[in-house]
Amino acid sequence: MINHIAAISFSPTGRTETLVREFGKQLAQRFQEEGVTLDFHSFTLPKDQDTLHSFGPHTLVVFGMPTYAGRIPNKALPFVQKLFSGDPDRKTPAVALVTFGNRSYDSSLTELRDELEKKDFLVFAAGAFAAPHAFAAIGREHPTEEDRARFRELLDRTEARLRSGKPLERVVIKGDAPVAPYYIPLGEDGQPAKFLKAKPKTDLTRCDHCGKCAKVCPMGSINPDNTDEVPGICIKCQACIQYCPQGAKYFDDPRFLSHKAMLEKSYQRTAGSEVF
Ligand SMILES: Cc1cc2nc3c(=O)[nH]c(=O)nc-3n(C[C@H](O)[C@H](O)[C@H](O)COP(=O)(O)O)c2cc1C
Repeated sequence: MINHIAAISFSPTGRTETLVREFGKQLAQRFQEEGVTLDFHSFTLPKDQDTLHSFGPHTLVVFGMPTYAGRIPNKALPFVQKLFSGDPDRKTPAVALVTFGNRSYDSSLTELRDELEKKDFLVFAAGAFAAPHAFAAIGREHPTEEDRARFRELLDRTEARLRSGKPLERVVIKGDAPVAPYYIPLGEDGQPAKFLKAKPKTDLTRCDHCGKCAKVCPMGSINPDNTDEVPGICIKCQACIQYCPQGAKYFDDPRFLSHKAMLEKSYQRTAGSEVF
């Protein structure tokens, strides 16, 4: 039986963190009588990307990441591989969670489970939750009543599996297809939209140089002394755009905007969350 829950997330625009924290909190409440404790960890910001965490067999880890191009964000994958480890002999139980922006989570949940397994976690429950898209105006209706029902279902399953007294089993996700290649973003013309090098621009008539964008960049890529400069890599996470108090950050790369427009045209239907 567990005695502690560690809720961990990488979450540039906050949706995954909200999901993971809520899941951890509600699960801990269900084990309140057993005295199960709860804490939260984030590896979203550079300041938290050096701390190593290892967990024993009596901690339950709730681990959440967003979906980028149908996988877990490739620039954040090394953090999963380097920073976190479970118990090599008895394995540390884990619940894997991903969010996705109303298109599809494709292979992200399978990839997260597989990466956690390589670090001695036993992923026995998992869920993919639809969310508003970070850069396209789709999925704003999430979380829907259906999403909330899936969330409760996953809590029920997690609790039941932990209380069953039986050995935990590796969760099967969507019939267990192998992890697919990254989704290739398309433009409005249906052709691949290559915007890997796109970086945010700054409207200098609005920017008051508060430095918030540099503080929230998960890659530490924005020059804090001149926030108009982005010398590091940009993962297009939209944190600088979302958290700029002046609304001064924007993308004007035509291929990026074409992909955004394609998503807004093709993915207006409400995607469903799924739990395993
Ligand atoms: C670079 C990038 C790529 C994305 N790729 C996908 C995708 O392949 N499928 C999808 O449904 N949503 C995609 N999204 C949307 C995110 O998965 C969604 O907004 C997520 O909830 C963001 O998590 P966060 O708020 O924790 O940062 C993408 C978002 C970004 C920024």
